[in-house]
Amino acid sequence: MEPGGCDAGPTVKAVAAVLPAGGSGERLGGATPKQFCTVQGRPLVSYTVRAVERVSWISDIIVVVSPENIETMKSIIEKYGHKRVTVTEGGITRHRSIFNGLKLFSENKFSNHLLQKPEVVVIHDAVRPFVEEDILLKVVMAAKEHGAAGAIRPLVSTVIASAADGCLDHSLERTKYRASEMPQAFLFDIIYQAYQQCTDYDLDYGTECLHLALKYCKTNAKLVEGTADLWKVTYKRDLYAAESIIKDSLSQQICIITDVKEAVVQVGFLLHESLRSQIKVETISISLSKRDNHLQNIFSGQCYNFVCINDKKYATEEIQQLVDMLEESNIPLLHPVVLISVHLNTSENASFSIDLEELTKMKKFAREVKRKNILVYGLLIQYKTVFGIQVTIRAQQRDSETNTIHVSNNSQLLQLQGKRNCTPASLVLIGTV
Ligand SMILES: Nc1ccn([C@@H]2O[C@H](COP(=O)(O)OP(=O)(O)OP(=O)(O)O)[C@@H](O)[C@H]2O)c(=O)n1
Ligand SMILES: O=P(O)(O)OC[C@@H](O)[C@@H](O)[C@@H](O)CO
Repeated sequence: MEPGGCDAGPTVKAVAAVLPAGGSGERLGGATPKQFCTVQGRPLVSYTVRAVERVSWISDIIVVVSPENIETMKSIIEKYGHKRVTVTEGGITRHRSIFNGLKLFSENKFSNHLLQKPEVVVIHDAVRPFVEEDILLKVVMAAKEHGAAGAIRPLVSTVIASAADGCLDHSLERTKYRASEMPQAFLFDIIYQAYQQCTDYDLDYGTECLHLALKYCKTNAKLVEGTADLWKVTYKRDLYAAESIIKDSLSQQICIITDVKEAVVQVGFLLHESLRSQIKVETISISLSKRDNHLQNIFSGQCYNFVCINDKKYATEEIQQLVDMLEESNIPLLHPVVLISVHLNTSENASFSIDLEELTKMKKFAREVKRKNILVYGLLIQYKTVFGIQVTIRAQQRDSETNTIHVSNNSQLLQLQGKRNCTPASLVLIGTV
């Protein structure tokens, strides 16, 4: 579908992205290039690829890596289920790597990787993992209008020039200057023609794609204010900062799994509403099937909190299936995974008819999986279809041994202790039924 139809995509024929990932990361130090350093068990480049592939209107993603890392990159794509990604060989400098990435789209009769030439191409460093759709859309729309566009940020330090003797020659008025960040976007023909005209000096010493568009295509890029999290991982401290940001985000998402359609609409909406300022809720209505790519992608996205909603009593089998799928997806379980099995009981009789045998089975199962760093909680929710009444659910007691929770309809926040070292995944089940 041409982007810009019903979704919020740009009114652009086709958009592609080139992610330069061919550097050696000298300033970070260490044997592993920084883009392949793992953060929470996952290579940094995979976070950037996932951020870009989440943008549905970006049709192709080219990751440019050094020759010796081609196979490593391909295995990362395979392991984390990345889609629409093509790997190509980088060059000895960043500009040469970017140029190689662009060549895959050119009408080059020798290239056997011809992909649809995009109208607009995004260029984004693979070591800038915190890129969001919003800024990508802004630079693409600006590039469509101006020919080129790039994200900028206020300078943190003042820029100075030193004289030959190593002393201060002059300083620049900081308010008049900005730091050039990524993503950047270009009409493909403009940036490709600019690269084709580059001198070796440009390719070997240049650091600014916007400059090439100006120098060779007389195109003044539109500058787009970016957010603070567009920074580039350059030094070791940047990797530590990226780790803490990623760690925090991992504890801030919940995946809701159910095949009870109306339930997911109700609970999914209500969870979004009640939690949206605190936690990212990914709601899917799904029957647990091993072949489901969506669920596999959520696993590989390292989601650690799952709410399984069913109207069957004690869906231990479903939870067992989810545990099996989690284990088979071999995502690094760096933190306890929280599985909450929610049983919606709409039977008329108000009392909880708890089947002790089933409950014992659930407790035994919870004890077993706890050894695998998976915490299973059970929620029994009795609700009547009374419209317009805000029904809030309360944790009445929690069996600390197996985290089984019985609830009744009073109001209290269900504070479920999530993963150690992370913000507790708090869960509020509020039902307007
Ligand atoms: N020959 C190169 C050099 C850099 N890059 C990529 O360009 C981005 C930004 O470059 P930079 O931060 O300078 O990365 P490195 O060159 O790896 O870092 P250093 O200068 O510290 O070695 C990174 O994603 C890097 O992998 C590239 O694709 N090809
Ligand atoms: O200069 P480095 O190779 O560290 O990184 C490239 C950066 O210069 C570049 O990403 C932005 O400044 C925008 O062009």
